[in-house]
Amino acid sequence: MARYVRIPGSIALITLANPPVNALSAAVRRGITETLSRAIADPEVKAVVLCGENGNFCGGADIKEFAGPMSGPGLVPMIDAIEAGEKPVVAAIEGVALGGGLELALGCHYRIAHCKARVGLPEVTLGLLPAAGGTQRLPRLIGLSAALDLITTGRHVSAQEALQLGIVDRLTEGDTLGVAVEFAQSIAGQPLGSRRLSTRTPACPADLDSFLQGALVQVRRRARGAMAPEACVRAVGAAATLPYSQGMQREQELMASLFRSAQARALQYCFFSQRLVGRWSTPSGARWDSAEPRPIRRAAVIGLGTMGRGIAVSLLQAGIAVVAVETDEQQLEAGRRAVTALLERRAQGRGSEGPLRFTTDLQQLRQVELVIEAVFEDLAVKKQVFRQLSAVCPADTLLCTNTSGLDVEQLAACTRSPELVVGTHFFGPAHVMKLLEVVYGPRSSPVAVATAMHLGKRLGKVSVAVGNCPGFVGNRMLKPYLEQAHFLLEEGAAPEQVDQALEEFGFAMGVFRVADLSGLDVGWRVRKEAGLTGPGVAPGESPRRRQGRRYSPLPDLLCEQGRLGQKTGRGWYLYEGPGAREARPDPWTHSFLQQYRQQHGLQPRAVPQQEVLERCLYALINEGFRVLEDGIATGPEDIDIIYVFGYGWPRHRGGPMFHAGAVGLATVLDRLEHYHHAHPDIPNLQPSALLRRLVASGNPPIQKWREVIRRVRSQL
Ligand SMILES: CCCCCCC[C@H](O)CC(=O)SCCNC(=O)CCNC(=O)[C@H](O)C(C)(C)COP(=O)([O-])OP(=O)([O-])OC[C@H]1O[C@@H](n2cnc3c(N)ncnc32)[C@H](O)[C@@H]1OP(=O)([O-])[O-]
Repeated sequence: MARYVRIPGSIALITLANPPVNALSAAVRRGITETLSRAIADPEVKAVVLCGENGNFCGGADIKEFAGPMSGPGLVPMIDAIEAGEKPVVAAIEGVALGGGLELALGCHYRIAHCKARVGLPEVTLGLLPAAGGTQRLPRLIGLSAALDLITTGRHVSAQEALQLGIVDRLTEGDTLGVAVEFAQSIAGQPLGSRRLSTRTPACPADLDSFLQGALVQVRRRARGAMAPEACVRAVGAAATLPYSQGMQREQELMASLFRSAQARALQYCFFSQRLVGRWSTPSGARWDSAEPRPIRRAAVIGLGTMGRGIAVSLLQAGIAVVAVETDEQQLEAGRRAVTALLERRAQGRGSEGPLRFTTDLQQLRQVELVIEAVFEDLAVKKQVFRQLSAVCPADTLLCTNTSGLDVEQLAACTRSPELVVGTHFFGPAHVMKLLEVVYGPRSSPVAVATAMHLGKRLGKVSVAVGNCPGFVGNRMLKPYLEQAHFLLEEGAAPEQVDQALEEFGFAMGVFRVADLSGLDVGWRVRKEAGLTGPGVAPGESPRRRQGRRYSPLPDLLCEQGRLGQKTGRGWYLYEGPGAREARPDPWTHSFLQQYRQQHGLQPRAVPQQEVLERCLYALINEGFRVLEDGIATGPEDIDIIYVFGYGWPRHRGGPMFHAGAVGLATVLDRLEHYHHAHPDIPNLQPSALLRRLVASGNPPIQKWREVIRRVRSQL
């Protein structure tokens, strides 16, 4: 709804009232339409101020309405009426003006913003475009090039940048509403003319055609198959080439092509899932709304390898004081240089960081409230560190381990206060990647989980609470995916063919390019420790079988050849030299695979692209269902957010579990049964009980899976 007040000095004040972000629901649109008519009809009113309740102007159209039939007054005619009116309307922007919220402000004749406000047109991130005139008015206000940047990236801009770009007319540091009212009084009665943005001509680059063509090429490259960015370019292009009314028509047509698309559904699911994972709970009954996080002002990072450095930077940038510990003087020095360089590189335009101290002395940890251990990924080494930490730190210090899959409970068992131990699985580079898996063990207390989850949020990350099992959620599901990729090579595929299929699906990088980038030795070490390769393997065991199931030694063989990926200049691909990034298909790999197949009597076949996708993705998804059965993830949304934010899963496909629902669970089940039948020695292809149960329950929408999961869990 919208509230209407007449204030002295002939000003009508319309306040959007739909907390928390004043989304433009049907009721709000009706409220604005009615109150505006009232203001226009009232001869005493000379100008109107439009603002939002609760410190927020408006977060845009109500995304929840998009799933059902739309009703109520349309946004476009409502905004057109504001612009066309004879009385000046001033938008008083506090908090955010995003999407339809900014479009509403662009329909107003003036915009005054608080200096902490943010504005933007993020519709592209929801698989849409700004379809309430945003693609037509913004270019007319700030020029085609700047508008295109904002609309195709969806980025939020600060009030200062908005002023520079010309989106807002004036900034205030204090009472935004008071300034807007005073301003409205000062301009009452003045002609509105070119304040109506639809009447303006947009400033365009000299060579418009090649500019738009270049923009299309650029967004296609970045979008990895997402449709909305391209539609945004076309709509903004229409602002440059067509009169306003025809441009608006084009905007509507393009929006219609996106509005009910599978991609828009997937992206909007991601939006709500990202918020849902913040409302975490654990099987022991700990919950986001009952567990109180502890305030963290001082933290320590143990180990200044690549991960430790990134974690330290991340903490510092959140204003947390950091003690960075390395036991070896030389490594401490290298860590100091690296952290300082990272901070310098990221310093521009940022706020002040917390104080930083480097030391080799664990005794310096007496004052910190939280420790993040980030030493070498080796259980014995980490156990030793936890014993030391437990001895040195006060008993109420929260101890976190940055591990990608080791048993958190075993580390907790080395301490005096196992309830204060949790896993914090950062993703590298830790100061850049948005995901944090917070791993609770059977003894982790609600306050420990709440503090780690809250810390993640403070660091600007998306935190997901997960249970403790080898690989947690993300890496556990990755294992069958990688395994399938290796089996496909044995059966006749080439690394570049597998990668191409995955990249065309939308992954930023295929599985083999990722392996080369992160280093093949990482997995090699894990497999050696698990006794799958190296001296731990029983003599006489077939190279292609381990523990009664099919095994591919291909990545081990590459490592034995010293082909560790980019760092050695060769891995699955060939590189210009060690450290070079551009992957080229390598004839050596092809002949190596050929010899391998011959040696093992494998008849190569042409592997269809569809099979590459189905085997890699459905094996991963199948493990996702097992993760749900085991209670390691609370719901499918947790898995999807982990994959979208940590593993490069294309967001416009919603995450692996959403994708399974979109493909159809019956289809996924059918294909898994087919492949399991063809490869009975690959247990990961055997469909999970939960998948079967969901199909038997009639393929319910993903929002209803939790009910079925609860029943399956109780029976297992
Ligand atoms: C043919 C039809 C034509 C239609 C034309 C439409 C044209 C238009 O261009 C389309 C749009 O505007 S598209 C829209 C473009 N706008 C955007 O993309 C902006 C999306 N919003 C955001 O980016 C962030 O929420 C803010 C930065 C606004 C606040 O961040 P923060 O302070 O961290 O808070 P938080 O935790 O994030 O949210 C708090 C609660 O509010 C909820 N909610 C929020 N926005 C909502 C919305 N628009 N709606 C509904 N709900 C919305 C959110 O779910 C959460 O609910 P919960 O039940 O408590 O979980």
